[in-house]
Amino acid sequence: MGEYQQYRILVINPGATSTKFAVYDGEKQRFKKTVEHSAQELKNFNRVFDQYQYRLTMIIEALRKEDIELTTFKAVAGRGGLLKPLAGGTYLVNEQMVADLKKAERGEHASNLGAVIAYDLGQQLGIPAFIVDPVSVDEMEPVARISGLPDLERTSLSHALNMKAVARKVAKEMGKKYEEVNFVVAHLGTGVSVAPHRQGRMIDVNNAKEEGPFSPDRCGGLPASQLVKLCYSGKYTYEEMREKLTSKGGLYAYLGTTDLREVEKMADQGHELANLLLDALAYQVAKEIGAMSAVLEGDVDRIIITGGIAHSTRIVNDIMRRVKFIAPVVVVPGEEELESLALGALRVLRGEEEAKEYV
Ligand SMILES: Nc1ncnc2c1ncn2[C@@H]1O[C@H](COP(=O)(O)OP(=O)(O)OP(=O)(O)O)[C@@H](O)[C@H]1O
Ligand SMILES: CCCC(=O)O
Repeated sequence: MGEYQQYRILVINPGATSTKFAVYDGEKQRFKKTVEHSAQELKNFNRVFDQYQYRLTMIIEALRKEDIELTTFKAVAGRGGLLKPLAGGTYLVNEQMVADLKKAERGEHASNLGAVIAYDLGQQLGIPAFIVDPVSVDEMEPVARISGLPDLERTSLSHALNMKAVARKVAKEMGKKYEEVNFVVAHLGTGVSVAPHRQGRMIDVNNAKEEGPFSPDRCGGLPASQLVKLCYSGKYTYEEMREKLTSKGGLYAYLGTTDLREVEKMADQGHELANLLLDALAYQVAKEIGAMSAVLEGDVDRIIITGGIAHSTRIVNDIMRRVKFIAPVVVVPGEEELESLALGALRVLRGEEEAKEYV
C-alpha cells in the first residue's frame, strides 16, 4: 500500500457541469477523474440535492474500477457550499452542516453536495469528513460590508478554496507563511473573484455572483437604475432575471459561449465585439485589482492571477500592463481545488491545524 497509506484521502468537488474527484496518498495524487454531466442528464433533477445518489454512485463505481477499496481511506474531503458565513479553514462536517446544506437557504449550488457526500461516506466508513475553505468563507471587515443602502449588506461568496491554496503556495515560494504576506488574488474562472488577502485573511472580495467584473457566465456589477427598470419591465420573470445575472450573463449573454478560447478565436477572425469584450474583461479585472490594492493601502507583496482564464496570454498581459505598477504579478493558471481539499484535510490529520467546528 506504500508509505503514504496512513493518510489516504478521497476528495470530491461537485461542480455545476462536472464531478471531479481524486484519491491522495499524502500529498501525492494517486487517481483523478472528471465526469462531465450534460445539460440533458441534469435536467431530470429539480434540485441540486436530487443529484446526490447519481453523483455518489458514479464515484463509488469509478473507485471500484480502479480497485481502490473504500476501507483504505482515512478521511473524505468535499468542497464546501453555500453555508452560513464562516472563517476560512478546514471544518469537520457534522449533522448541523448537512442539515443547513439540505435546506440550501443561501441558494442551490453544486458544491452543496460535496460535504453531504463526504459525510455519508465518512459515517459508513467510520472516518472523518471535512470541508476546506467553502465558497461562503467570510473574513470581510465591517467597513467592507456597507453597501450604501441599509436594506442590503455586502456578502462574501467566492472561490476561496483555490484563492487561499494558491496564496499559500506563492507565499511558500517566497519563503513565507500565508499569514505573513499581503496579496491581491484574482481567480478568473467561469466566475471571477478578486480579493485582498491580508496576513492570511480575505478581508474583502467582490461577491462572485453579483459584483465586480463580468465573467464568462455572470454579469458582475450592473448599472443599478437600469437593472431595476429591467426587473420591472415585465419582459422577464424573477427566475429569468436571476439566471441572467448568475449563469447566462457575461460573455455568454453577448456571444452565446462561456469558453474564452472560443471568444479569442472569434476575435482573431475579426469579430469586433469579441475583441472588445476581451479588452473589457481584462480592463474590469485590472480595475478591481486596483480597488483591492487600495484596501491593502498599497502594501501588496504580490498580485496573483489564477483560474482557467489565467492560461490566456492575451488576458494576462492586458491585466499585467495595467497593474504591474502596484506589485509583481504571479500567474498560476488553472485551479487546484482537489489538491487544496487534500492538503486542508492533511493539515488536520497531521495535527498542523485544528479542524473547526461548524455551529
Ligand atoms: N488554455 C486556455 N486559454 C484560455 N482560456 C482558457 C484556457 N483553458 C480554460 N480557459 C477558460 O477558462 C474558463 C473556465 O475556467 P475554470 O476551469 O477555472 O472555471 P470553472 O472551474 O468552470 O468555474 P469556476 O472557476 O468559476 O468555479 C473558460 O472560459 C475557459 O474557456
Ligand atoms: C459562489 C462562488 C463560487 C462560484 O462562483 O461558483
